[in-house]
Amino acid sequence: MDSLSARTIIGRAAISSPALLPPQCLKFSVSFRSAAAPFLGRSAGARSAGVGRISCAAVSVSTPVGGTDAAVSSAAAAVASKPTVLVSEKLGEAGLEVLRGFANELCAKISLCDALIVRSGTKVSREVFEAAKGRLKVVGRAGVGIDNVDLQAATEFGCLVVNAPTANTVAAAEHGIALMSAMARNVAQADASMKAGKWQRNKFVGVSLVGKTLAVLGFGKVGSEVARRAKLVSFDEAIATSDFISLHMPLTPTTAKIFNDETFAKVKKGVRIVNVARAALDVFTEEPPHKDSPLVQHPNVTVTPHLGASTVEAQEGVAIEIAEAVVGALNGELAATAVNAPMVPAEVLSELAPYVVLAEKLGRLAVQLVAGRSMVAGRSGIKGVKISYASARNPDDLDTRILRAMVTKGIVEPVSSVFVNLVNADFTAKQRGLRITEERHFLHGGNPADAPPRSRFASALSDSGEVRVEGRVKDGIPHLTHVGSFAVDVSLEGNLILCRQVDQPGMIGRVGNILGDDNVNVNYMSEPSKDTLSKIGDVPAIQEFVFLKL
Ligand SMILES: NC(=O)c1ccc[n+]([C@@H]2O[C@H](COP(=O)([O-])OP(=O)(O)OC[C@H]3O[C@@H](n4cnc5c(N)ncnc54)[C@H](O)[C@@H]3O)[C@@H](O)[C@H]2O)c1
Ligand SMILES: O=C(O)[C@H](O)COP(=O)(O)O
Repeated sequence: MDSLSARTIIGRAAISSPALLPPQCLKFSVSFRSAAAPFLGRSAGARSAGVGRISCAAVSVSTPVGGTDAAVSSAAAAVASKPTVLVSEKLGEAGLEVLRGFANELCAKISLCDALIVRSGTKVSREVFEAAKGRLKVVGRAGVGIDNVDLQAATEFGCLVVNAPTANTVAAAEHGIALMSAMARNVAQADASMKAGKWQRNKFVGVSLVGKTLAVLGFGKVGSEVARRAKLVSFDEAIATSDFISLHMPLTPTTAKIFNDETFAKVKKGVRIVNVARAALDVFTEEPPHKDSPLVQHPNVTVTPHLGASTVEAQEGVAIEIAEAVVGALNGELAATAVNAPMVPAEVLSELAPYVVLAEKLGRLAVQLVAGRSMVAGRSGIKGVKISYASARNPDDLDTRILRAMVTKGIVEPVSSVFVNLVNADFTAKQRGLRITEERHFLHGGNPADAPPRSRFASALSDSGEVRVEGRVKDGIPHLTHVGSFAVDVSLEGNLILCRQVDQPGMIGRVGNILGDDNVNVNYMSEPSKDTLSKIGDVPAIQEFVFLKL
């Protein structure tokens, strides 16, 4: 009679000493379009019987466990041969020093560059990413605004974008205050008039700043620095009553053209507007603006050529900040100032490290279990992935973006030539029509390794077309713990043979002998030959089996 139990027939014994890491486990089910065979080998009849035994054979530790950081792993590999960093705009000397110690000579061609550092004057468009031919790993913006970088394209090409968001804050705030004072007292106009040989004291009578109302729109780093230098009233009151308005919002679809006819109709007559964010006065929609621009030429307008960040101190600051961020990214670290990838604190990252490996391996395992012939065609046929996270952490505190990215990587890479990383994982999943849903469960009662093993088999492959795999980390090593509802326990290292068989004695020996005849040592495993695999499939009691490359 068949048995419903499951056990490991070849492989390492499960070690379940108390885990150092907080208990967590990860399981997910994969639904796929066709009723493809869940395992290679003889399968269909046995599957529909719904009974039998799943056994796992873990073979070899031939490949080292992968790195913990998906985002820039290939960049890290490139470091060995010194990456090339293109600095396309004037950057402070201290930042260049950091880069010189790290990179080869600067290169004019983007396809030869691993990283690109820009200020606001370089448009890093989709064409730039296309021309990079996959080599460009990081774009560093030596400043705050990333409206000159096509973030969508960067993400699609798996290129990390980092900025230097703090070092020029004070410079911009000071420039805002400077413009406000200059505007109130007609400094620029009076200066131009004197240089033209005139002495027009009556023409340039200004207004005092004392007692005036200032509205700060965009209360972020720069805006709040400006506010510290002024006394404020509430926003609603300010917009209607302000004598000065200081803009510090980023350029986004909602802030673009925020000062339009309608807004101007609401402001106080004679209001003075300072803009050191994005739009006009220090910064312009088109830079440089046309020399005959009515705005630039208007006698009531004080203009500066995007000087907000241009102080010696600010430029040294952003240069160092961006150089360190780019070098860090090329070294495989997750940058704290990443714009298009999750920012994960170092301590969380090290805690997640084994789960990162587990997530990718479960993804690889699942896609090979469900893919069948469609893998040959380069697509998995998978349309839905449900990932369940069980953790002793509060589910609201569980940041799953890295693990989700690694599951996607595991599912997509074996069946395509797409390189998936933390930057492009969600985009890649969406583009390939992979619907990923996530569930977070609070794990009561501590270490899941101590929980009684579940071995009842509901269905390995349900009628709705789901294969379930589940894993845990034990002593820092990712383990496969369930396939369908079969409980198994095998470390996810090297490659794996899963067999389902009629429960009868001698099966371990038979499979082991077949592998041994092919010189396949279960600990130092090379890939079994097709012949060997077909011999395993020929053992009458084996109902189905699959060889999985992890
Ligand atoms: N002129 C320069 O040389 C110079 C120098 C530094 C920064 N900047 C620009 O100044 C701007 C602000 O920089 P920061 O470092 O303070 O950025 P920040 O992200 O710290 O602040 C932006 C603030 O704007 C707010 N905001 C966004 N959309 C809004 C909306 N629709 N309504 C109201 N508030 C909104 C955000 O909540 C945030 O508080 C950016 O555009 C940056 O590029 C210019
Ligand atoms: O967003 C910024 O940081 C400022 O606009 C500064 O731009 P810059 O680096 O080109 O001076």
